[in-house]
Amino acid sequence: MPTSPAAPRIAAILVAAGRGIRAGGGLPKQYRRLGGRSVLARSLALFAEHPRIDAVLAVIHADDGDLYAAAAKGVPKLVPPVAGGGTRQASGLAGLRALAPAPPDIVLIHDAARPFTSPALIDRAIDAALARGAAVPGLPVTDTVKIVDGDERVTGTPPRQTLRSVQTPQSFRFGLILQAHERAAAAGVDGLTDDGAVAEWAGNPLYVFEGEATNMKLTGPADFEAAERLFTPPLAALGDVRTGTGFDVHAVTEGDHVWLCGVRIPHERGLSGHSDADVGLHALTDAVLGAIGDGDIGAHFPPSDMRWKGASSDRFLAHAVGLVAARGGAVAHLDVTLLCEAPKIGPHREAMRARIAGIAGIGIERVGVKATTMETLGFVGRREGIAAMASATIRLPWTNPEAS
Ligand SMILES: Nc1ccn([C@@H]2O[C@H](COP(=O)(O)OP(=O)(O)OP(=O)(O)O)[C@@H](O)[C@H]2O)c(=O)n1
Ligand SMILES: C[C@](O)(CO)[C@H](O)COP(=O)(O)O
Repeated sequence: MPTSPAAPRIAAILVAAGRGIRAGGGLPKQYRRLGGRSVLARSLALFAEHPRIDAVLAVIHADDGDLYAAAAKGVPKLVPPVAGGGTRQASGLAGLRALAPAPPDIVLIHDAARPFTSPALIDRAIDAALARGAAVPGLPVTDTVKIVDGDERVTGTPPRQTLRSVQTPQSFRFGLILQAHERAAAAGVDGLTDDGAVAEWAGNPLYVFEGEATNMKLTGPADFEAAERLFTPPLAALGDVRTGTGFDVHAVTEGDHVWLCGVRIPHERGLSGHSDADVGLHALTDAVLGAIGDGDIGAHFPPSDMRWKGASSDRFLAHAVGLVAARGGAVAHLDVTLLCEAPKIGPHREAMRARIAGIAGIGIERVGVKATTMETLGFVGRREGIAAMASATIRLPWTNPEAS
């Protein structure tokens, strides 16, 4: 029975022995965190999780054993790391030598500092090496490139259509690139900036396959800033967050209780008003209405309307919260400050928070109730009235501001 040819054995080398001098940041850049995970952990995972890759080897600096162990934790297919050299070229050779005792058919050599490589690009790299022996991912150059001398004097302008900006992973038949590197090292050639250049130096035809613009190399501080932004949720993901404020005052009058923030408090005086005169809930209602730009409590519940005479103010706040829900939004936080000399608010604070939370249909941890006296100053200080100020934070579904 005919047998299908065995699948080629494919290994990846991640060169990670550099010091990241240009990036700065106090830690070699491959160990800095991006979106909560180190750059090296991300790069290792890209290759280790690719179904066509059999083994992944990291070339690291001799000082970085502990940092590597943390980055490599839980990553499959890793073979023990090896120490790199003083140049990228030397580190590449160290990796190739480490794989030589059990040589793969194809090797991909990748900068650990490129953590955004896609699985599709890895596939293209493997296919290119299988088809052509030595290949590098490249993109057409969109700037005009100048050749300059030591004085920054331009000495030439190569035709742009012949130029490609080259990335990693670079892919090779294993024997070809190992031999090229060994010959270059034996000839004292060092400092070639990519493995493709080593293959070229040794006289091998080298080909370019399609790279990808998102496969950036983290080189300087600006690259890290750009990369961090990729992990920062766009404003759209947060939704449309809005804040509204409210303020209300009711005069003190005859009575034996006050309603404040939905709680009935026995008191030697009352508050006058068309409804139950709950300044706290009124201020909160206005705050919620303000956050959606939908008028104020008087517009929704006119004092001239006898339906609201003596009404319990919880319906006002519930109505405003319902308007938020009708827009597909939610109340994230409500905060109110009561300004009064008496009654004392502290003993009722938790009951008020619970009541407001119940009316608004949110957790009590999303409600703040505070109080202050006015140090006997003004109408509050003279006990002629009680005031309340409030703020509401709400979240609405994101709509494109350009379109609205
Ligand atoms: N002696 C070296 C130098 C570089 N690299 C690796 O080669 C990749 C590309 O090199 P580069 O971006 O230049 O990294 P650094 O050498 O660390 O940067 P710098 O030149 O700013 O110090 C990096 O993953 C880096 O860790 C390496 O393995 N060994
Ligand atoms: C290999 C490389 O990423 C291809 O663009 C590049 O040459 C590495 O250069 P560096 O100076 O070592 O970052």
